[in-house]
Amino acid sequence: TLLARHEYPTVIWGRNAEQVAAIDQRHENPRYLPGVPLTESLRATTDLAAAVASADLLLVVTPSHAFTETLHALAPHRRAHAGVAWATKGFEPGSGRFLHEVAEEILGPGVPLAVVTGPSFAKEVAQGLPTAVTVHSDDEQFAQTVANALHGPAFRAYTGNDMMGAELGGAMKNVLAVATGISDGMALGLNARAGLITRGLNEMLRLNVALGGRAETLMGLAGLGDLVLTCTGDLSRNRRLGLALGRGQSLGEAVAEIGQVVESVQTGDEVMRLGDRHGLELPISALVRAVLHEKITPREGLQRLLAREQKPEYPDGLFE
Ligand SMILES: NC(=O)C1=CN([C@@H]2O[C@H](COP(=O)(O)OP(=O)(O)OC[C@H]3O[C@@H](n4cnc5c(N)ncnc54)[C@H](O)[C@@H]3O)[C@@H](O)[C@H]2O)C=CC1
Ligand SMILES: O=C(CO)COP(=O)(O)O
Repeated sequence: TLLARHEYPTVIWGRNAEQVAAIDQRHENPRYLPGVPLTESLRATTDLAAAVASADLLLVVTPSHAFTETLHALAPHRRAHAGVAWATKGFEPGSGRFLHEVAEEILGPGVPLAVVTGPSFAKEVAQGLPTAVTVHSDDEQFAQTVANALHGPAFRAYTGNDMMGAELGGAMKNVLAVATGISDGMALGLNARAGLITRGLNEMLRLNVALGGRAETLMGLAGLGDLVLTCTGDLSRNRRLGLALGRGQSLGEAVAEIGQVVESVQTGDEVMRLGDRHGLELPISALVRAVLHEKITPREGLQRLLAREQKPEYPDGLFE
């Protein structure tokens, strides 16, 4: 709806014929954005091949568990010049690969790729409320093309060239939002919330450094920005999952009640796998995963965090 509002002829593809018809004809998405009017020029279709074959730019917005199959499905219909961007946050489940690695493998060399990320609740974007995101690509011109399409009177799109850092921030903030949600669900207070956000950022930074990434990406919209939004904003599904767990609900009940994708359920495993591979301790992410897998209760998780040994805030060399 943002792209259509910016007068780009835009087609959204979906699998569900009823939802697609509602978007195309009534300019509403009753299942996911009830009551939010969509741009009238936005078209919707269930025909993926036709939608892709007519597009100069592709923006993938499926959940991470559907990213690989969606790229396989669109690849044969892609126009040779059409670059591929995505707003999906997470890793490929099972392999733990970054999504740009998946895209490179499926689409082959020479296809412009970009990550769109940052603090952006879909509902607020659809409502036209001011939002800032960042678009990262190895191809500077493509990052600019995608950013130009998104940028408008109430939507700022910055650019960068660190796809790995941008993806890491977007994926990890979902796991860390569960931690602050749990803390708030247990009524542990505002000090605890701020401590968790900041030490969570430290986990992002340390993993990013271990992967050879650049700290500045995570100090910007892709990291800190999205971390603050998702850890504090009740529109976040990941935060709401944490709130429910902190109040004593089970994972199954909480996910069913939310009724939308909650990326942290998958991403927690992949973050820990990455951390283990690099010999890193990521205590907050580890506890979130343990609570999500119902191996420990939120209260046990809290006790474990508070019992950790005292240490310097920044181990030597974090930013070197
Ligand atoms: N909702 C938000 O505010 C934001 C979401 N994201 C990311 O965007 C991705 C999608 O999230 P949402 O749209 O919010 O999730 P959602 O749960 O609201 O909607 C998921 C959509 O994907 C479709 N879908 C699921 N599996 C599919 C498959 N195999 N093939 C095709 N379509 C499939 C569903 O039918 C549904 O339309 C996630 O990675 C999320 O982290 C990123 C920024 C903001
Ligand atoms: O990524 C998001 C906002 O930037 C949406 O967060 P949730 O998936 O937690 O709702």
